[in-house]
Amino acid sequence: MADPVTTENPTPLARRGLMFILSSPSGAGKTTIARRLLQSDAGIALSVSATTRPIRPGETDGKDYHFVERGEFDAMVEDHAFLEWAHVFGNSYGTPKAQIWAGLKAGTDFLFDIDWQGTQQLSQRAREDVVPVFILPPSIDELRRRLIARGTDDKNVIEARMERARAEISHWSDYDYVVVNDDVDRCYEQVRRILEAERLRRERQTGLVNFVRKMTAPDAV
Ligand SMILES: Nc1nc2c(ncn2[C@@H]2O[C@H](COP(=O)(O)OP(=O)(O)O)[C@@H](O)[C@H]2O)c(=O)[nH]1
Ligand SMILES: Nc1ncnc2c1ncn2[C@@H]1O[C@H](COP(=O)(O)OP(=O)(O)O)[C@@H](O)[C@H]1O
Repeated sequence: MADPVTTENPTPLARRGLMFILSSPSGAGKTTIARRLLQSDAGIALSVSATTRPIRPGETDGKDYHFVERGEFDAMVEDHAFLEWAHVFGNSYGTPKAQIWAGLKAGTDFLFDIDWQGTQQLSQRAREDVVPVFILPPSIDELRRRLIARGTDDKNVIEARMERARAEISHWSDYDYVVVNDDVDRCYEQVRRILEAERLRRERQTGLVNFVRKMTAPDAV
């Protein structure tokens, strides 16, 4: 698939990658938006988390998550193999370090589907690389409807997720961008534009110094 940045910009400049974080209360639609971004933009790769939660129908090990046993997860924590990790809904989730730093340096953007705890940890470690985006549902009632319609959780789990949703939403103001997912096409378009604009931030375009130097060199005119 063509890289949209190179398609739109015939003079691609060297650029440091960014960490594009999507957080939301469970059911607000971040997985839906994330999948669309990954399908349509070859310049961004998913940061695949490790988790102890059981695999859901439709998920693929190694693609959606690395599904690991508790012992393996704890050993990764011991080995400092995670950039960040947290307990969510009685399970553990963590971002493996491997490849992220090298990828960023090489200009790969990474998409993170992580909660507010992970966002805080990544922001503390690498604020300038992080682009935190929070997705809100249009209402609490609609959030419940989506969780039921998704059909992946039983009634008790849905109630636990609803309980936790209020706590997750309370962190909305830690995020640089907040998007309401009422209409999924509009929400996706807004998220895509945030990514596009953030890629153009001066400090990420590491090739600019040489580009401008060459353009303005006395013998270039
Ligand atoms: N801190 C942190 N949170 C994660 C990570 N991976 C997933 N999460 C969060 O864990 C929560 C539960 O994820 P999941 O079990 O896939 O259910 P979902 O809420 O339906 O997306 C979501 O808020 C995710 O954003 C991770 O590596 N680190
Ligand atoms: N704007 C929307 N309108 C209606 N349903 C939506 C919308 N966005 C997502 N959904 C549906 O809501 C459910 C939860 O979305 P999902 O992406 O799994 O949320 P999350 O990853 O935040 O838990 C899914 O069944 C999804 O198809």
